[in-house]
Amino acid sequence: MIKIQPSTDLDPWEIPGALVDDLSDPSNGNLISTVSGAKRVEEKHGTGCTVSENTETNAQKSVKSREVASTDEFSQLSTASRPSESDAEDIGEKEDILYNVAEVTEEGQRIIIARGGEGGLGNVSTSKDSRKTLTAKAGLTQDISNADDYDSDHSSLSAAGLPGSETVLLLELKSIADVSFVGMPNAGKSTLLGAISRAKPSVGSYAFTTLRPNLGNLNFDDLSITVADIPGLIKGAHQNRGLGHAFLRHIERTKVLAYVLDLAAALNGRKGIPPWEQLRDLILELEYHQEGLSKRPSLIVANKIDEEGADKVYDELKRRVHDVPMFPVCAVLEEGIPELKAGLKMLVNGEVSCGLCLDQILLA
Ligand SMILES: Nc1nc2c(ncn2[C@@H]2O[C@H](COP(=O)(O)OP(=O)(O)OP(=O)(O)O)[C@@H](O)[C@H]2O)c(=O)[nH]1
Ligand SMILES: [Mg+2]
Repeated sequence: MIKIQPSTDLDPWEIPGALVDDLSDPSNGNLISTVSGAKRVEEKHGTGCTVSENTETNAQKSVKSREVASTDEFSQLSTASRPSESDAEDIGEKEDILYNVAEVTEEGQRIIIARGGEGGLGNVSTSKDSRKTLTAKAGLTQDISNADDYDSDHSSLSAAGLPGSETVLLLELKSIADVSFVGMPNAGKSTLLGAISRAKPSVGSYAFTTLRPNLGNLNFDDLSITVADIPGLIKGAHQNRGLGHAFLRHIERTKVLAYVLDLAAALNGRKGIPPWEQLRDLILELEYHQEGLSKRPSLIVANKIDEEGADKVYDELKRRVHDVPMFPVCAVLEEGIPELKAGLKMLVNGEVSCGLCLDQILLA
């Protein structure tokens, strides 16, 4: 059974490509142990690339972890991915280990994840003459009539070479953007992306219109910002409800979070949830997925301000949520967009920095 856990210790803004520094701490999110009898080597390779490793004892795990974290990627990885037969036999209870190998984020970036085998010399290297010479050098007094038996043994040693290491990689694609629109389904994220950029994402009056992130560019005279419209998140997304894992991982690489809240979700008899509760649920999902994720510079987009009664909801939202920039917009009519763009630019530039936490929300 392969368990996939997103990387928690790789800072998405650090230069990628290096191996995870310390995998030996069992509390590290990159090491997951699951009981399994099967002997296998598996790798999960995201842009955080995770290797889910072979079956081992805890002691072996820590040894291997140190090995993988060492500077010799090439040899250590292949060592790690091919434990000896005797080791494997010694193991009573076997465990799978999963960890990230590397992040691949630059064009042309190369990493070695499995070593090729030692090339064999081939049959040519074991011609009869050379075999006789070798036999003589070895001081063997073997009768020439028995030479063929010896030859076959000898050639199998020198001609076959050694097998390479084997790995199974799981590749995980994570979008890279300066800003992510995070919101419940139907909040208007795609509409908003279309309003602030030239992107033309699909919009629909039903949940999960967007299933893959849409990217758009926000161009200023001196700056270009990439914005990702992330598919809608629902409560329980961190447990993969509504394909939550696939969507949440795209947020890991984002510098700035823009929470898109639907002011009209619970208006006029609709059964949606009020925007402050949407915000709480979104923050919780991000934190469950990866601790600290919601601490990134954030702002709130209060969308659908055009709807009847939405202005009152907006006032209530301002009363309940503190110390974070808030922008009332109507994405369909492109109202409030210039102010929002300026706010995003300030956050991306680092001119202001305000993360969000549950303490800033008054829920009662
Ligand atoms: N009244 C009003 N409706 C809006 C506004 N923005 C978006 N909508 C409508 O809300 C619905 C959902 O819009 P989308 O942009 O597809 O929402 P989404 O957040 O991308 O939804 P998912 O892709 O399912 O996550 C559509 O019917 C939009 O026309 C707005 O500012 N005002
Ligand atoms: Mg959408």
